[in-house]
Formats: sequence, C-alpha cells, structure tokens
Amino acid sequence: MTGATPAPDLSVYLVADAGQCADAGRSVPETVAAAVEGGVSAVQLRAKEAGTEEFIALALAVGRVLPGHVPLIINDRVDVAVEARERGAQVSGVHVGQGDLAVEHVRRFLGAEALVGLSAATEAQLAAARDHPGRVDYVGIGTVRATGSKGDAPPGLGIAGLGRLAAGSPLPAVAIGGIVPDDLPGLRGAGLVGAAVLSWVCQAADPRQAAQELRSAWDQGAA
Ligand SMILES: Cc1ncc(COP(=O)(O)OP(=O)(O)O)c(N)n1
Ligand SMILES: Cc1nc(C(=O)O)sc1CCOP(=O)(O)O
Ligand SMILES: [Mg+2]
Repeated sequence: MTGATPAPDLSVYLVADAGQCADAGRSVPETVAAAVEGGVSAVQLRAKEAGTEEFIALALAVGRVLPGHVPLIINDRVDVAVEARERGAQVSGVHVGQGDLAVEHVRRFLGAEALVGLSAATEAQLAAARDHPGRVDYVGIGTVRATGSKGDAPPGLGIAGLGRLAAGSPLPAVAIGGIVPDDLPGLRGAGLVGAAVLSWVCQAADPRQAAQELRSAWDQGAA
C-alpha cells in the first residue's frame, strides 16, 4: 500500500535559538528536551553566531534528544542540514527567509521528501511561495507583535492581520513573532497550523512548563 507522508505537526513549533539558550544558562539540547517533554511538536535549530562545525555538532546533539516523531528543521543553513544528515542526524528540513538561499536550491540539496519552510510577510510573498517551483511546504508569517528576538523582523500584524494573510494562503501557515500562550487559541481559530516561538521557551525559567502552557493553550483552541 502506498500513501503520502503525513503532514508534520507544526502546532507548537520551538525555534531553539542557541544565543538565547546560552543567555538563559542552558544548553540547546537541554532546552529542547525539556520543551519536547512539555509538548513541543516541531523544533527548528537557529544558531546565528555558530561556526559551521559548531552548528553541525549542535544539530547532532539536538537530534539525539528528539523523539522520532518531532521533526528537526535547520534555520538558514542547507550545508549544515546536509552534513548533519550525512553524519546520522534525522534532519527533516530547512527554514529559509526571503534573503536566504532560494527554495529551489534548498529542495535540490535536500530532496523531494524534505520539509522546506519559507518566511512570508506580505500577500505578494505568499503568492510567490504558493507558486514556487521548488515547492514550499509551509510558510512562516510574522510578526504577531514586536519582538526583541529578531532585529530585522517585519512589523506587527496582530492576530487578525496575520489571520487575514493566512486565510489567503493555500499553504499551511505558522505564525511567529512575539507569541505568548494567550495568543494560541486565536491563532488556531484564525486558521494558522501552528505557532513558532523563541523567547517564551528559550528564556523561560522552566522551558518544560513554558512549553506545556503553549501546548494546553493550543489544545484549548480546538474546543
Ligand atoms: C517558522 C519560522 N518563520 C519565520 C522565520 C524567520 O526566518 P528568516 O526570515 O529567515 O529569519 P531568521 O530566522 O533566519 O533570522 C523562522 N526562522 N521560522
Ligand atoms: C525568528 C523570527 N522571525 C520572525 C519573523 O517575523 O519572520 S520573528 C522572529 C523571532 C520570534 O521570536 P519570539 O518568539 O521570541 O518573539
Ligand atoms: Mg533566515
């Protein structure tokens, strides 16, 4: 029997930022393991300051603490994703922004089965993502509100504005930027397939509890 690969669960999507984990005094694998216990369903590894070997080692270490059903997505660096896979890590895909390596090249390096995410913050970018020859699997739309976690983040759209953009997107859309648990029922109700979060988890005193709050808020949005 054949069947399409099931769509990954991006509902509570941790963007594990190496800088923020370090600032909080925790390793990235420690943060990720706690967050997965708390209910995170997808993990993106973001390490803006890391050298290439350091980033690959981090991907291998995070891969070791992730259960098989939680996809590991690498931020920006296709080379890191390819090499981490080569060394045995289960890397599901890569997330790129508008200024990063173009999706068709990401797809060429990672293959048809890979999960490729693209940031999109306008109707034009969403339309381009939909028609992209490299096939985009999901879009990340931001920001919900201003955030200190990304210097060049797009302006805050609010839940309603973000929901309007997502409603016009045929691709599954994940929200990002300034998200806290109280936002999740509204985002889910507006048609987003998930909420991507950095600081709420990475800077939390207790990342497991922070993730649990996100999980129960998302699940509550189904009621
Ligand atoms: C899920 C998700 N959405 C958007 C982004 C932002 O990506 P990008 O615009 O490339 O910015 P950086 O994260 O690379 O600074 C994301 N990472 N994840
Ligand atoms: C990585 C990133 N991308 C954004 C976008 O809008 O594309 S906002 C953002 C940072 C989100 O961090 P926090 O959850 O701490 O606000
Ligand atoms: Mg990027």
